[in-house]
Amino acid sequence: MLYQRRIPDNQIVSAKLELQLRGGRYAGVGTQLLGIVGLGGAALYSVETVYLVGWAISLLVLNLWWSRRINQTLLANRHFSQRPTVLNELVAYSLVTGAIWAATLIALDSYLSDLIFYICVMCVAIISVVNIAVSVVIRSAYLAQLVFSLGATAMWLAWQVDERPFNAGFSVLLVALMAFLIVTSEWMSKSFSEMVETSLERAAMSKDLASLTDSLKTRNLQLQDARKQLAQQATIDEMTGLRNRRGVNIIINDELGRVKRAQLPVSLIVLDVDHFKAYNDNYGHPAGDQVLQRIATVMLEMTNRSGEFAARMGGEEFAMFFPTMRLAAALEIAEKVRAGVSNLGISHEKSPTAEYVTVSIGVVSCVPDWDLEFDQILQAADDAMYESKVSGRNRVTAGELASNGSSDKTA
Ligand SMILES: Nc1nc2c(ncn2[C@@H]2O[C@H](COP(=O)(O)OP(=O)(O)OP(=O)(O)O)[C@@H](O)[C@H]2O)c(=O)[nH]1
Repeated sequence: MLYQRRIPDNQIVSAKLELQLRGGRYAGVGTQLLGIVGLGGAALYSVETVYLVGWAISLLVLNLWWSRRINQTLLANRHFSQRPTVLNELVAYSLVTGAIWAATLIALDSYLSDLIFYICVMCVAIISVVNIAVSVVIRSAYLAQLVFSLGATAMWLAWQVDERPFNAGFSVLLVALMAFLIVTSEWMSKSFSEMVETSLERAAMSKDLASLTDSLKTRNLQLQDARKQLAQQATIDEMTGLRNRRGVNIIINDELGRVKRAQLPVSLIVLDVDHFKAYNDNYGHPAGDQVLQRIATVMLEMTNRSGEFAARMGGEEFAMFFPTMRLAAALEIAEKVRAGVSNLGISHEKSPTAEYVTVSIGVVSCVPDWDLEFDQILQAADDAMYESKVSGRNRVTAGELASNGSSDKTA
């Protein structure tokens, strides 16, 4: 369905008023001036100049006052806030000016020759014709002027039908002209209304569209945020706050690539909780969860430089990755972690190897070849950790890579 915006009637009237006041302001005054010059010129030799000048000045002052008033209306936006009042003022002004033209003709009637009088009548008729272009936007104002100038003049001519030879003819002519202008003004006013309505509809639609675009942009940003959060959540182990295996996979190739390019060493520590099944069985799963969380805290304290990270690889197995670190430093850290966990002093009654919860650790350091995969380093560290297990647990063992990397044995 085609999107369409319905514009309220009062908004259309306000826009038409604005169009009329803004566009018709100077044109209206100009038309009146044209009439003053035309009619004044025609009557110049028949009427005393002082009256003529007085009339012209009065009409001019009225028009200038009115023009100033329109300006203030526009500046104060009264045509929006006090629409009916401004509309009434406009109609009243049109009515008064129309009546002034008819009154002028009637007043001049006895002073002018037939020819000059009819020229003056034509002048007033021409003002009405020109005015249709100037004031038809607000048709009621135009009709007020038309009826009070041409209508009144036609009636005067009909009433004075015997006074001049062509009064009857001019009266009929003016009525016919009025009828024509009424019909034409109806048609023109309708076209103007449609034009105003269409342009308001377009403005409202583009405003709607702009706010729709804005809300879409906001939605998009929210979606991007949510996606980022989801992606982050998918890479973090909820219980410990460490990276999970997926989180490791995402960054490990970049991290490894960096040290490979620079031909720097890299160290990996793998640790596993000793006799954790027995712990769970004895103290319960939630207590086991807390143990894993506390061990994670110890690991996090040791991985705070750029590129380093601690991860939960699954179950009760953890890993710590240290780019640019040699074996000696890695063993030192592994020992700190081992001692740190042991020093937490978490009782483990069912452990056959220690009084407290302990961890077995495997450490591997190497300067990786281009084709060395992370899984190979992990496997080597895992093997070293297994060695720690079989040789008594709660200890650190340095491992070696089977191939593809020069194991760092600098201790
Ligand atoms: N509480 C808790 N336990 C877990 C979690 N993930 C794995 N486990 C437990 O960790 C235990 C691992 O047991 P095993 O693989 O047999 O190893 P272990 O008992 O630690 O013995 P060693 O590794 O040989 O010292 C199992 O009982 C698992 O249920 C977890 O998220 N929370």
